[in-house]
Amino acid sequence: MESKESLSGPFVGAIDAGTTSVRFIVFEAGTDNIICYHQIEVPSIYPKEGWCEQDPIFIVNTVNECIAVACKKFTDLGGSIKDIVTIGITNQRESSVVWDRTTGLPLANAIIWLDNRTSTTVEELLETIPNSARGAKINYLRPLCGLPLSPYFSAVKLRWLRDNVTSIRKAMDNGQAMFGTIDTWLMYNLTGGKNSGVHKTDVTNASRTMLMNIETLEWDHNLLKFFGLPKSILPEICSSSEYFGTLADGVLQGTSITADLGDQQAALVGQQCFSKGQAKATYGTGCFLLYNTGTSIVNSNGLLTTVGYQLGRKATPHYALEGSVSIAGAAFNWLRDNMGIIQNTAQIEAMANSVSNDGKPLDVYFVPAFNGLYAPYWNQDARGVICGLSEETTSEHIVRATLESICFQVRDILDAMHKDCKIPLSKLMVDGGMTVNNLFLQIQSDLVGIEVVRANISETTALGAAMAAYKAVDQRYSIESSLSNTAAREPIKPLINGTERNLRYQKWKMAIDRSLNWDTSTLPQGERESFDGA
Ligand SMILES: Nc1ncnc2c1ncn2[C@@H]1O[C@H](COP(=O)(O)OP(=O)(O)O)[C@@H](O)[C@H]1O
Ligand SMILES: O=P(O)(O)OC[C@H](O)CO
Repeated sequence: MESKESLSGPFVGAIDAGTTSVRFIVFEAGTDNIICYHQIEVPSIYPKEGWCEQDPIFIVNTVNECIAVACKKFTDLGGSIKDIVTIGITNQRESSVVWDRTTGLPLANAIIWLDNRTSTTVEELLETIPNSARGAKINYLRPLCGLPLSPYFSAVKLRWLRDNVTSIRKAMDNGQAMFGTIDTWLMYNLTGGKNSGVHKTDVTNASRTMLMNIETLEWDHNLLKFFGLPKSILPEICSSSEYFGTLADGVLQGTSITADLGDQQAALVGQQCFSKGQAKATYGTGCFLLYNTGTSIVNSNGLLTTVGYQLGRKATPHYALEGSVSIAGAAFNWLRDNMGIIQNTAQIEAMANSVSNDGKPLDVYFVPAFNGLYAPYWNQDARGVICGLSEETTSEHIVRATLESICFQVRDILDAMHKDCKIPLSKLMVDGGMTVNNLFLQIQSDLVGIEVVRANISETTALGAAMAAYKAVDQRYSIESSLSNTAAREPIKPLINGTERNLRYQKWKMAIDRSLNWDTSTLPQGERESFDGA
């Protein structure tokens, strides 16, 4: 926190609407210096097994409260609100809200990216693709949007809402429905909702819907047709750094919104991975590794092709390859809330460390595939398994195996990058809530065999949004050279040898085999019967 006398502007605000919590952070403009922030947890709602929702109104109210409290802290420190020159938005991606154009109110809870209710919808959509093997069908839309067919993406969730919620189907048919990912929903509400709210998104968020063409960066007629969705529900696609609208109410009334990026792309910007070949991994609820491929669109079977950022309407878009892991820190929430194995996240490091030097190889492997496996497997029927239990296994072994599971999944992604794209990575920039855990970063470096470099601040996601927002309002600001030199950070180096690393990884692959295709309930009837009889 700054002392009162050192507060001189300009400042930039950033809303970070993550899966687990939302926050509002005030940065000194053009730097990574955090002046103040406020953060509130967002509860998820689990109406049925595999479903995950959040209340869209709660998200808006929470964001408004974070803005109000952080701004109060800011003025208490001696800051002047008029010196907050602009704000940016960054958000959990893919999560989808549909609302009514007249009332401005949601027609259902937000379906969160983690939600797996649409497994059957995916199976039904796969059935509509003619004459090819399952793997080819899953990748059928990749040439258009860069993504495999999976419950993860917005279009599948929208199709489910259309098929299962009568009011949404009607609203879609009569032009009353508006759709948005969380950025769009927030921006609509912050700029006046049903009275004057703007209906916009940016290229990074749009690239996660499965409805945007990855080359033209426009909504794609063929994709809309495939999913049976009307174009009238869609927001305008903008760049990630430009004027979006103005806050209609509250303490920041009149302040402009000049950035919008999906949270993983915002972290790419916040980590200053602006050059082709640079990569970062963000470890929060999930884990997401983005590799900057420059202006080229690179295809890979296991990874996602996505827009990295487009910093200005006339700027050239930069692309990224992404490896997504759905369950990272969320596995610890499960150990805490469902298993009672830990009471809080502060215990994790000591517990995991207590079983590292007991003279025996750790032989417990945990695949936390609660809602299927994302990259590079894209197996929506995978489920969690814990292998290698013995009478001697303790809670500590499970905690350590949980940390290792996230590291092994990053190895899966790096291997896919090597295999598909011949990309050798020698260094990985890391950030996110889990990176406070030093042991975790050492294990990550050990299990992938490359250097790991922690970000200067843990709030790189919000920082990326603030940087993009400031770029839009100050022509003199050079986003590439604005922050301290990342090369000065001490890297964490691998401490185990390649033989041990590969032996451990082989065991991990055995555990993966046991988790794949576990849930047979979404398979078509005929295949289910033959599976049951096998
Ligand atoms: N010391 C720790 N060790 C391992 N995981 C941790 C630790 N502290 C927090 N986490 C995990 O980090 C996640 C929160 O990170 P954060 O970046 O705030 O998430 P998000 O952006 O998804 O809301 C939680 O799932 C939590 O379990
Ligand atoms: O909430 P996070 O930070 O885990 O990010 C969620 C991702 O954007 C989902 O794609």
